[in-house]
Amino acid sequence: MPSPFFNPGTTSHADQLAILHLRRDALVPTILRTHDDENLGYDEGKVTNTRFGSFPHSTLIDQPWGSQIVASEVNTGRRSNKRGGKRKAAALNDGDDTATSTAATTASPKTASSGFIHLLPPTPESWTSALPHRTQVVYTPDYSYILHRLRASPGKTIIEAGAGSGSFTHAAARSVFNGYESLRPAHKKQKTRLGKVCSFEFHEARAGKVQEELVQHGLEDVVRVTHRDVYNDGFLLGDEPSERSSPKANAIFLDLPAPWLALKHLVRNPEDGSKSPLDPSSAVRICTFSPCMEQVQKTISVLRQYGWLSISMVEVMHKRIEVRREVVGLDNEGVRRAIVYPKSVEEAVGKLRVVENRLKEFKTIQREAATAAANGEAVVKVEESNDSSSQKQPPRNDQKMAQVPSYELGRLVHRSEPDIKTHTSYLVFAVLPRAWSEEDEQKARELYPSRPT
Ligand SMILES: C[S@@+](CC[C@H](N)C(=O)[O-])C[C@H]1O[C@@H](n2cnc3c(N)ncnc32)[C@H](O)[C@@H]1O
Repeated sequence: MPSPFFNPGTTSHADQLAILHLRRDALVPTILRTHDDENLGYDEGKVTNTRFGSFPHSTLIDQPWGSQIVASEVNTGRRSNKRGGKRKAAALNDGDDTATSTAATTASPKTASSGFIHLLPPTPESWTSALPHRTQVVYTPDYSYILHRLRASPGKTIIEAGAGSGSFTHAAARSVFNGYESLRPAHKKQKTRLGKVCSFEFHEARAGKVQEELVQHGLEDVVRVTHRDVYNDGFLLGDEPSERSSPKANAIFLDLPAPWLALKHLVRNPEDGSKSPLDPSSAVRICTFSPCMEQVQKTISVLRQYGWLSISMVEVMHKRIEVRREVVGLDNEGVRRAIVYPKSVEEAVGKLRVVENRLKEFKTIQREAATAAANGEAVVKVEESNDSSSQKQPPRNDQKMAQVPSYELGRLVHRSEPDIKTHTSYLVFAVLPRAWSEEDEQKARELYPSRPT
């Protein structure tokens, strides 16, 4: 199945990951299904419940990406009679929004008044914001910088350890993707190298969960997950030590508690005589992610011992700066984001005068109406008075404002948003030059002979 992360198409399909966008900071991932194998008793088939209402998947499937989908009323009548009712409550308590049902027939959902969501195709960025956290994750500001410094590009092979919650894994997969192994014609197999992520995770349940998600997301062709303690067993692929093959990696990302313990395996000629996991024909770039300076120091010291060059450290301190115009004053009533209070004493006094004048006019009208009522001509008189009083009113503020383009209104301000999710990230980068043999030296000497002195 082509992954929706690479080719989402124009519309959503059944059995595909979709992101339900509630708000910018509230995204719910769900696999779209008409029916599901958990029997939760909804007549409408699989239903995702959110704080903005219930969304039967029949209303989400075959919709253009980006559509606004209105919540539905779902029939929960059968649920209370079923064992599934309790299971769903438990699932929701666990933060699992994908409560599902296998109904014999799928009823047509009726629109509810509770709210709406937007239906979005998955991207590594939205997956990072929405994924179920099993560990600390690498966030978008960090991984975009890391992948850039690792020169991750289509056709490259990246080693990643540990996989954790799979946040970095998805972004890395998109960077290196240049085709699916299983869809490649046989005659092209030897020619081009397909991009790969070789992901290692030592926690068995996490490794299993990441693998399961990658299959659901159509990424199993691009990412190979290995359950392994990389400190002891290194980065070769395959289970049997005697049959292990080299991933021939061009780039490495280590998000481990002690990255320096894994570096002995990331060399051109391992001491134990095993194959090197590195691509011999290219320079290899590495990045390690550490939350404290002591770890950085240990990593750098060991990198030096193994011949890594151009070692540098970066701390990513991402801040989103919001730049906008701030308009203050009573003139700006009806202008979006305006702060509507008097900006000066004159404006406050002016406003009070207007209010007092209106009150006087209102009282005059009431008095005239009372007199007219006594004379038997009430209604007409009052309506006329109302009309004439409204004509006397000054033009509405938003009418005056319409003459000035909104981008020229107010004061230009900028604020940094404090709520960007991230965690301390000291990133160490280094480069290991390509492998260089006697034979390579000889070829280079023939190609570029030194000039006789
Ligand atoms: C901070 S998490 C990685 C998060 C991941 N980069 C992400 O973006 O979701 C660190 C992971 O390294 C794994 N780990 C720790 N020691 C390991 C080892 N020796 N070999 C492989 N994985 C290991 C842990 O189980 C944990 O899941």
